[in-house]
Amino acid sequence: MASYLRSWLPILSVQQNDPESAEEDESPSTPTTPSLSVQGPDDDSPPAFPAVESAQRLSSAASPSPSQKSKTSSSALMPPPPAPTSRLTRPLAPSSASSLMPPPTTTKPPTPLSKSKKREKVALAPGHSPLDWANLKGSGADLRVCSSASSRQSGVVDQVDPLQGGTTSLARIPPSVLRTHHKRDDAWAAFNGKVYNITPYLSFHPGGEKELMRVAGRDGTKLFSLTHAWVNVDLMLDACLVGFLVPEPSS
Ligand code: HEM
Repeated sequence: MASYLRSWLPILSVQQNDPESAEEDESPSTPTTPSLSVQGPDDDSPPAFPAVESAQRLSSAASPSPSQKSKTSSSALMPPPPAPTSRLTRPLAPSSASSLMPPPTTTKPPTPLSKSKKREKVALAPGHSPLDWANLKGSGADLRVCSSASSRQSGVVDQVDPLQGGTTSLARIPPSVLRTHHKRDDAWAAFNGKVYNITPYLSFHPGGEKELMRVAGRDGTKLFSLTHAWVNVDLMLDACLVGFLVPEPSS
């Protein structure tokens, strides 16, 4: 057994002591010891980066000038990702900064109103603001100025006046009677079946006296709702209520 081992010893010792002969057994292209590190184990300097035989070093060595070095290496290593296959055939926005652009619906200038539909701003006289009108209504002044002649002609209805606490006579007013109240100092108009004396409100109307006088002596419900259906005429003119619009009495 000992002689057998001794017969193998020279071979083993040669393989251990002679690295060149050992290398002969390995392929030359694949060294057993990786040669990535250039410094010794006792060296405190950081490892070479990129690694000595890395692809970065190879590509940068092939680049023609140092200024183009980083460009070439980065493009070689990191090719741009493939273009995403979007379902959109047309880009939503024309440029990269277009996320800050207003939507196309708001880029068009507003179409100007036609001359006939354009509303003129009406300057109310001092002391004729909506608040002044509210104060006048609450002052207890008689804003009905009910014509006694008209009341006698029509049937008269008694109603409890919420402002005065007493009763007020409300007339039954046919269109023929309404028509007679069409002048600026005696103007009535019907809205939603109720007839109001609009004379005291004329100078307070935000749309102007002229507009309001268009309905003097007639039923203005349609024109009113076409102009400003959101305005509460019952609340604004409650102190001016004269009576109710009734059909023409048959003779
Ligand atoms: C007696 C019943 C009426 C009352 C209580 C009344 C009340 C008002 C009120 C409160 C406004 C301001 C609305 C707002 O700014 O939103 C207004 C505006 C206006 N009203 Fe009347 N209105 C009456 C009848 C009418 C009638 C019959 C017309 C037209 C024929 C008319 C034409 C206008 C117009 C054109 C404006 C716009 C003014 C502006 O934009 O500056 N109003 N009205």
